[in-house]
Amino acid sequence: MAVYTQLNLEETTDWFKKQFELGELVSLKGISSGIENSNFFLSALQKNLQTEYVLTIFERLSATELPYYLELMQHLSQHGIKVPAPFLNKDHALVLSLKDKPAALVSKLEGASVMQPSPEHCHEVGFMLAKMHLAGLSFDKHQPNLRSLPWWQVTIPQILPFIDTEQQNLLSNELKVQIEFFGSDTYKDLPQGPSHCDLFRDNVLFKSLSKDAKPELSGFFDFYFAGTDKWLFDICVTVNDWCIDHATGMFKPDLISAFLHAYQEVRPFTDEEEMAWPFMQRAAALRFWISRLWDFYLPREAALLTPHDPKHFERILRLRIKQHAN
Ligand SMILES: Nc1ncnc2c1ncn2[C@@H]1O[C@H](COP(=O)(O)OP(=O)(O)OP(=O)(O)O)[C@@H](O)[C@H]1O
Ligand SMILES: N[C@@H](CCO)C(=O)O
Repeated sequence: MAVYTQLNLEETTDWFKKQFELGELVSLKGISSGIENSNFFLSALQKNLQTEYVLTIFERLSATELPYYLELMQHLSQHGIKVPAPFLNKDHALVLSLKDKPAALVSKLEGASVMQPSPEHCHEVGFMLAKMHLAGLSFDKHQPNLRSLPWWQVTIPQILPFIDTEQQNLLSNELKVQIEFFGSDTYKDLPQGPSHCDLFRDNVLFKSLSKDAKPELSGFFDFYFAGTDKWLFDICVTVNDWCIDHATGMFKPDLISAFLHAYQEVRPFTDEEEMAWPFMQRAAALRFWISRLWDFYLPREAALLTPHDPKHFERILRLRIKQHAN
């Protein structure tokens, strides 16, 4: 369950009518998946046409933090990228207020997440990610990835007391490697721009078509870890979830090759990106090992009902280090 703030149809109908000229609300349904926010599917009838929306009530992000994410989604959707489009209210605001909490209304994407992707799925994701990176170049707001090196540096000391000596050494040594990598000329010359930074399989929807049909991507969502970062970091985060055998953490050759081929059809890698690839693989694994350890040992109030398994990214990090050494 993840509906922390309860809504009923009557109060939401009143609120919807005051905020938008999108017709009459006819249904409201809480969404049980997700752990950060309260999400609802809404359906409204306007001139005999029924349209569906997603209403999010933000439980942790404040109203001042939201414009970057919502304006980025607005920008991307206006530039042909498949992401939920946020709606402006009658006062031209994207950040709304409901039950004294910040809220947003966005378009509903069709379909479902694909948890066992084929090369065709990885192709679609790689292609859209490259298009998203290029479309983000004209977005004029800037916010760093708030889960990058400075966050690792403050978070690692909080985690160290909970893990064993071997894990402590791994974490501390990898942090040193990454500090050096982030300080290198190669790193500084990597192309960058707005990045999703959390494009796991559960943050992408595909249209539910017949089994034999070519998969059709419906969109990327959950941009609330987005920020300006090196595009290669975004790519590494994405392939570390989409293109691996989840039991071993090894890349599946057909999946990674489909992803990278599609990405580079749109935007070929620079020489610096080729050079930085093994270091960035490690950085992407480290990022999620740290956040999962943090969520596991230091859970915050009203968050993370079932923390993700930190071991998974420890395994991936060890593997990427080993592959780099070979
Ligand atoms: N724009 C959208 N279109 C269709 N479905 C959506 C959309 N946004 C969210 N959903 C659905 O709502 C569910 C919960 O959303 P989400 O994963 O963003 O939850 P959250 O609590 O906001 O964030 P987190 O994933 O970090 O827990 C998703 O799994 C998806 O099924
Ligand atoms: N994708 C993250 C969860 C935060 O959205 C993880 O799997 O650790």
